[in-house]
Amino acid sequence: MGHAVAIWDHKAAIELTKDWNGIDQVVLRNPQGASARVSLHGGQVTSWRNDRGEELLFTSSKAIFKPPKAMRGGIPICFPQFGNCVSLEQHGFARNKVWTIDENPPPLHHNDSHGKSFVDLLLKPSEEDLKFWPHSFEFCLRVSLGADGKLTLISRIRNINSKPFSFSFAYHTYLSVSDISEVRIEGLETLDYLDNLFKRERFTEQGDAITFESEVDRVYLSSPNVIAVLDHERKRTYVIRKEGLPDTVVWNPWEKKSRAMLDFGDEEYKQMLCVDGSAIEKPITLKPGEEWTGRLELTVVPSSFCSEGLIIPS
Ligand SMILES: O=P(O)(O)OC[C@H]1O[C@@H](O)[C@H](O)[C@@H](O)[C@@H]1O
Repeated sequence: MGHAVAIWDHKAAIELTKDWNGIDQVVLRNPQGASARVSLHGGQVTSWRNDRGEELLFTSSKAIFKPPKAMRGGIPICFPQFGNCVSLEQHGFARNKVWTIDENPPPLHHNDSHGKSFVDLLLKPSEEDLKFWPHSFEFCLRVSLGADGKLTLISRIRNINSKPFSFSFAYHTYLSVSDISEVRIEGLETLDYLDNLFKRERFTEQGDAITFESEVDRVYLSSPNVIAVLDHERKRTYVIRKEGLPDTVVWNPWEKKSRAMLDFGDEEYKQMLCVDGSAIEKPITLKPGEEWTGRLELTVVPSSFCSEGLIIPS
């Protein structure tokens, strides 16, 4: 792997460095000074900052990589399962593998390339992985940072096996919020969800926008492709756009569970909220040679735009 620094545009660049655990990471920057960090451990985005240097993703203060335990924070990639339904480690092995950089990625679409920095990572199963999950696949993850600061993750998973396989998937996104009690989610009201706190029993969301006053661990089913997470105190809204990802996990461990998890600092659960794009209820099945694409796009806008309904299409 070369230490290449590729200049895509005026100041937009990618750089290879080490993260705080000494693991290789790629830093993407845009001309305005926004940045994103992607660790080769797990292909996990561990940081996303706006042009004022403000961190937009949550990372637990005690977050260290202790494989096979993944780091809690950023955007862990859950593949080939979300949760622990089949006899694999919780949320699958992808988040605990060392990915490689694809040195010859397909070029960005011409209209899409202005000021954008991106990196393509690859994951292929090792002999050891095949013992636990006997399916050959090629997983290409493109992480890009737009000139406008937008963070996009595109996963392409190809079956290079001679028989079909199925998987579930999640971009388990940890958003950084001011205080969980100040946050609400729009876009999930009236949907059905599986409640992990009640053995995945199915319920229907009754209320208006979703707010938080205790532990939440749910998979909202067939959710819209645009979801907004409004943070009143910070007066900013995360807009999550997704494609190929029908479900949305909403998770906050709250105080007791967060303490038991050990790698959250005191009260730190208040500053995080996982809201993701995922494919969980109905596993994706790929026949030999088939490819699946799942795309997640994150932007942050001032909250007032959202409450006026200007940016969230129905
Ligand atoms: O604890 P992990 O494996 O990092 O996963 C984070 C959490 O992800 C949630 O979505 C699960 O439902 C929780 O039970 C889990 O703790």
